[in-house]
Amino acid sequence: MYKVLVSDPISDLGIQQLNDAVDVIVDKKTGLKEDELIAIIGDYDALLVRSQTKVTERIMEAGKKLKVVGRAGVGVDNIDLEAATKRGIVVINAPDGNTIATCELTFAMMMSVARQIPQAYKKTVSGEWDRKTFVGVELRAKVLGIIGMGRIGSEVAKRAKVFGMEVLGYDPFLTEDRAEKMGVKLCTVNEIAAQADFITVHTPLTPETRHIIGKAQFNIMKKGVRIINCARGGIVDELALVDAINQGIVAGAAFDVFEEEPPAADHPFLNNPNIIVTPHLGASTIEAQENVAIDVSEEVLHILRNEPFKNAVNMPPVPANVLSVLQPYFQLGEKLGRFVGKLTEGAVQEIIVNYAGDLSDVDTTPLTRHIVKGVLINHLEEVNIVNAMHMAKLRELNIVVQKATTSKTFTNLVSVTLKSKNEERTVAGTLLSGYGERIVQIDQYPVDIAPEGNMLLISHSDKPGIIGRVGTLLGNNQVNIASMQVGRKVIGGSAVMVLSIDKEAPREVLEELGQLTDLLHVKAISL
Ligand SMILES: NC(=O)c1ccc[n+]([C@@H]2O[C@H](COP(=O)([O-])OP(=O)(O)OC[C@H]3O[C@@H](n4cnc5c(N)ncnc54)[C@H](O)[C@@H]3O)[C@@H](O)[C@H]2O)c1
Ligand SMILES: O=C(O)[C@H](O)COP(=O)(O)O
Repeated sequence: MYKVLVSDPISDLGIQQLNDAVDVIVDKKTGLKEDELIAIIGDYDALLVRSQTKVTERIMEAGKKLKVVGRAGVGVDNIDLEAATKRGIVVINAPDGNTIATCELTFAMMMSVARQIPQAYKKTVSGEWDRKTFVGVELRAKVLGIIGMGRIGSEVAKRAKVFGMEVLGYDPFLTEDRAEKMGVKLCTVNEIAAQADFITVHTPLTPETRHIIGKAQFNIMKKGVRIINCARGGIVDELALVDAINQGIVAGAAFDVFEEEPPAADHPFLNNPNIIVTPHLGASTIEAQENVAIDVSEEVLHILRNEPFKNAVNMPPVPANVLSVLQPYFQLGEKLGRFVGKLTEGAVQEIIVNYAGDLSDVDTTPLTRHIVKGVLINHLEEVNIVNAMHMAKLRELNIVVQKATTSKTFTNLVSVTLKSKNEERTVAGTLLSGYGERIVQIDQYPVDIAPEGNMLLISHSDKPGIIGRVGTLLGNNQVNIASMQVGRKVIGGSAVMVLSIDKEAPREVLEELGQLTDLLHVKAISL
C-alpha cells in the first residue's frame, strides 16, 4: 500500500483518482510546520504540495520512503530540487493546468490597474461618490510588453491582440517566426521598457530574471506606464518600483506575488494608492485547481506504480516520438547494466554504451540512465533513473556513449562494456520480434539468452565432458537446469556457458562448481 501525504489545500475532486486507487492511502494534513512534517514524512511514499509547503532538504532527508514530490501547479521554487535529485526523489509539476487561470487574472489586473477598480470600489463602499479621481485609460491601441512568452505569456498576448493592443515580446526562446505568427514584435527587455504602456512579466524567478525590471529599466520607461506581476515576486524590483511611482514614471502597478510571501505588514505596496495587490491568486480558480490536481495525481500514481511518467522537473523531458522508440528498451537496458555489473570484478571506472542500428537516430540519454542505474544498483540500493547519472558522477565514473548507424546482425543492438582496473567485460542485447529481450553477446561470445530469473555464467575451456560434469553436479544438488547455452569463438579455446536454473544455486554448490577441472570461473546472476 502506498501512502500519499497532501500538505497544502488541493482540490478533492482533482485527487479523486488517488482516493479511489486500491493501492493508495491518502492523508490530508495542511498547514504543518517544517518540524511537524519532518516528524511524519518517514511514513509516506509521496508528498503533494502547492506553493505553501517548503519542501526542504531536511524534509527529504527524513522522507526515507519518499519517491515523489508532486507540485499541483507550475513553480517549483518551494522545492529543493538538488536535494531531491541527490536522493532519487522525482519532482513532478502540473505545468498546463493553471495557464488560463493565471492569464485571466493578469488581464483582470491589467484592467483593474487601467481603471483603478479596487480603489474606486473602496471609496464607493465607504460612502464617497468620487467620479473625478478615477479617470482611467483604455487598453485599445496601447503597447503591451510581455517578458516571458511561455504558456501564460502567449495566452496573454492572444487576448491583448483581441483588445486591439500592440504586443511586444521578449523570451530567449521566442523566434522571429513564432513571434510573427502570434502577431508579436520581438524586442529586448530595454526596448520593451522604453516603448510599452503596460508591462507584464511571465517568467520563472531565476538569477537572470531577478530584478529584470529594475532601476535601469524604470529610468527609460514612458511616463504613465503600468506594471503587472502575476508570476513571481522579485522579477520586478519592488523598491525600485515604489521609487518609480513616487517619481511619477509609473502610473500604477498590480501585483499578485511578492518577494516575501505573505508580505510584512509594513511592505511599501500595502499602503500605496497606486498599487493593487492580491494574495497569490493566479491559479486559484475551481477549474485550475481541479486540472492541476488531476494532472499531478495521475503522475504520482504512475511513479508509485513504476510506470512511465512525464513532467519530471528534475529530469530532462523526453519528446513523445523519442520515448516511443526508447521505451521498449528501458527494461532491457537496465538488465544489461545489471548483468555486466555482476560480471565485472573490481571497481568500475568506465561504462561504455554502444547503440547500433535504429536507436542511433534518437537522443538515447534516457536509455543510458536506465543502463547506468542497472550497473549501479548492484551496489547502491537507492539508485534510480533520477539520480543514476548524479551517483555515477559522484563516483567519478566515466560514461562514454558511442553510436553506429548499423549493426551487422540485428536491427538494434545495445552493448554495455564496463572497464575496471582488472578487466573489461561486455554484454550486448537486442529486442527480437516475437521473442522479446535477448542477450546476444557476452564478451566476445555470441549467445542467445532471455535475460530473466536465475542464471549461472561459467567460463571454461572448450573440452569434452565439461557440460556433463556441470549438469551432474547441479542435478546432485537438486538445482534444476531450465536451459543452457554455450558460446565459443574457436574449437578447443575458451568458452562460456550460460545456464538458466529454477532456483538460486546455494553458495556451496557454486564453490563446488568452481573446483571442477577446466572450469575457470562461475558467476551467479539473478535478474
Ligand atoms: N500567480 C500565480 O499564481 C501563478 C500561477 C501560475 C504560474 N505562475 C508563474 O508564472 C510563471 C510562468 O508560467 P508559465 O506556465 O507561463 O511557464 P512557462 O515555462 O511556460 O514560461 C516561462 C517562460 O519564461 C521564459 N524565460 C525564462 N527566462 C527568461 C528570461 N531571462 N527572460 C525572458 N523570458 C524568460 C522561458 O523561456 C519560458 O518561455 C512561472 O514562474 C510560474 O510559477 C504564477
Ligand atoms: O506556480 C504556480 O503554479 C502558481 O504560483 C500557483 O501557486 P499555488 O498552487 O500555490 O496557487
